[in-house]
Amino acid sequence: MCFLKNKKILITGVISNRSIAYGIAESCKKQGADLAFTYANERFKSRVKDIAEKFHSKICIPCDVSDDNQIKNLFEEISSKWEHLDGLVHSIGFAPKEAISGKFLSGITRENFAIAHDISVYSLPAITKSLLPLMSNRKSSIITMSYVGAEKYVPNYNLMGLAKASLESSVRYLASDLGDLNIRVNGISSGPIKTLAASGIKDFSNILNFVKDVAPLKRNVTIEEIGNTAAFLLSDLSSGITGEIIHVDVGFSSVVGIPKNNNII
Ligand SMILES: NC(=O)c1ccc[n+]([C@@H]2O[C@H](COP(=O)([O-])OP(=O)(O)OC[C@H]3O[C@@H](n4cnc5c(N)ncnc54)[C@H](O)[C@@H]3O)[C@@H](O)[C@H]2O)c1
Ligand SMILES: Cc1c(CN(C)C(=O)CCc2cnc3c(c2)CCC(=O)N3)oc2ccccc12
Repeated sequence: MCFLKNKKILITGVISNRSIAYGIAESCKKQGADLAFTYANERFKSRVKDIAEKFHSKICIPCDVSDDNQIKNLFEEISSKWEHLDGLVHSIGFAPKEAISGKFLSGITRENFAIAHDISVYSLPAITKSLLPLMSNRKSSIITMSYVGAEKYVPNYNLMGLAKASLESSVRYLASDLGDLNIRVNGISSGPIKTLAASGIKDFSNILNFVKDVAPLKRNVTIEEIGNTAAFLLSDLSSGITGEIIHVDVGFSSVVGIPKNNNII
């Protein structure tokens, strides 16, 4: 079966073959989609172009989401190649380093707060607004990436937790705004995965091991598993789902933290 046959999907956030967006591209390709990619700046152009070619895509568009002109230009670029857009994958998150380690209060500054929310949250409605004419009344689907740190305290996640909480709320507000244009908007709350964005995080391996100890499936989630859920949310199989955040985290967020040996007392 090809659940995304002939669907045209724009994928942001691919920077390596370990990116969550890379796993999403793989699943969407397997389900028959045509793909287009964005890259954050010239430094990444050649590597994203190489990845795009792997997915038989010739559409690679610069889009640093801190630049309104580049977000606006997305519409020009996409509409010059495709008449419409069936899917949008938002897989972008960033906060200044000092805001995602140590004490929450020590990393909070007005500037850090603005940067984290600008890049990790505002970018979703901004890109949606730019591409809306291409997505309206086509049963299009938009997905974004979140993390359990939006809902509960996760040591060091700090300012990104606030940003993800705002991002998850934007999913619900976008879903209501766009329902009458037959556009669905959902989020995937992924378990921790060793990607480039994760590589700079202190003791990331402790986080991965903690999930392995307490999550029901006693392992970590993979970008392939995130990709499969993304393909489902981008396809008509999920036609009744919008404004939803689906946890794809091997059950981690469903437990209070039961140790491996199950000897609770
Ligand atoms: N890795 C995890 O453990 C994990 C878990 C849950 C959610 N997430 C979220 O998944 C998404 C993808 O992250 P990832 O883990 O695949 O890491 P990644 O480093 O592979 O991807 C992050 C992407 O964000 C892009 N980006 C950063 N600043 C940008 C800007 N100004 N303009 C445009 N793009 C910009 C980078 O270019 C990169 O492609 C992020 O939203 C992240 O918060 C990650
Ligand atoms: C999990 C987990 C992640 C992965 N994840 C869910 C993320 O959302 C990563 C987001 C992220 C945002 N901004 C930056 C970085 C990563 C590293 C490089 C940088 O300078 N800024 O990040 C954490 C940070 C602290 C604690 C846990 C985690």
